[in-house]
Amino acid sequence: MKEIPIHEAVGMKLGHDVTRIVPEEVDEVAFPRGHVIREKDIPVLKSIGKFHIFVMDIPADQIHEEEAALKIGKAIGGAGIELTAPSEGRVNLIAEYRGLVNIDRELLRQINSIPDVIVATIEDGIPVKKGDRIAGTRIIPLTTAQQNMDDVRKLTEQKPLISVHPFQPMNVGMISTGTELYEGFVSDGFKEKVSEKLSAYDSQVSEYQVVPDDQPQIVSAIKTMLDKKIDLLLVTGGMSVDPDDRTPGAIRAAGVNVISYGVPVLPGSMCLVGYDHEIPVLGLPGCVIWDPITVFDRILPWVAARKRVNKADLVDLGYGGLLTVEPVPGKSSVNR
Ligand SMILES: Nc1nc2c(c(=O)[nH]1)N[C@H]1C(S)=C(S)[C@@H](COP(=O)(O)OP(=O)(O)OC[C@H]3O[C@@H](n4cnc5c(N)ncnc54)[C@H](O)[C@@H]3O)O[C@H]1N2
Ligand code: MOO
Repeated sequence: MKEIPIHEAVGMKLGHDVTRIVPEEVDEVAFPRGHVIREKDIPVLKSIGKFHIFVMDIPADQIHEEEAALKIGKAIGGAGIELTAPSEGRVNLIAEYRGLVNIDRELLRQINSIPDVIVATIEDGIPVKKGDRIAGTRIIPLTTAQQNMDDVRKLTEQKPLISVHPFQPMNVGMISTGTELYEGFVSDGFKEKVSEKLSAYDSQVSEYQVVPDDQPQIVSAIKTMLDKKIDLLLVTGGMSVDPDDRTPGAIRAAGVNVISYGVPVLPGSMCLVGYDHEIPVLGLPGCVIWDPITVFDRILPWVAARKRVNKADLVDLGYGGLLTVEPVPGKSSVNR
């Protein structure tokens, strides 16, 4: 890039977008890259503080900010990601369809350690809608070494940094435990709450049973349910410390492989996560009925995206795991 005083620049091509900002009024590209400077542009450029411009003159071992951002975007974006055209040197990564965003945090660290390169993302493991912005990328100077682009590509050759795993509809088996329900003292508040949350993932309760707080009966209901055609089993209530709370023991006794009883998310810490072969099994504590956002809202999108959950995934939920009612875009508490 060659720096030219503005009064000598007539007839030359701008090497980058020039931005005009008027606080709270305008933030726009006033002159795009490639614009041929005219006499009448000079006072306008001066009024936005441009007394010199860069004209295009890039050495072979360097790359311009717009091509660089596109290259990085292509290298880091996997399934379900589209790129926007560069603007002011920045390319955005957008969700092509609804699903669970998957970001390799260690890879992100490595990419952001490459000179001049920045990639900023939303949080890993949250649901996104079609069209949601998942990441933005650019280089910091106007040009950077081609070598830096090669380094980004090498890091992402084996696996992309960011992808979206589509949600797949689920047939859900549900067992509500509680002698007070079984005997008809209270009606089941879980069914409606759970059905409402499932419908956001085009899924429904297809098998349903109410059982008393009696371990053999819960075990038998779990075994019967797991033989049906279901994609997820939910066992609700009886997850806490009262003598009548039989659910975790019954889930174990039914032969489910328990990944964790207890998840560092509040509300909902007394949740159990396990698997019967491929079928996820969740034990949901009572708070899922009455708290608007709970551990269920964090784990349900994973299950809907067919993510196989391990202990480390659950342990990591503690950071950001104190859930707030107000949805914050890009934050863990969102139930979209
Ligand atoms: N001493 C302690 N008390 C509590 C603890 C604890 O660790 N120590 N944990 C608290 C947490 S956290 C939760 S969450 C709740 C609920 O846990 P449970 O899953 O055991 O819930 P239950 O005891 O079965 O029921 C509590 C309450 O909710 C009603 N309920 C349950 N299921 C249904 C249903 N399907 N429909 C309508 N209502 C339902 C039940 O009748 C009880 O009134 O425990 C805290 N306490
Ligand atoms: O499981 Mo309790 O659910 O921490 O509110």
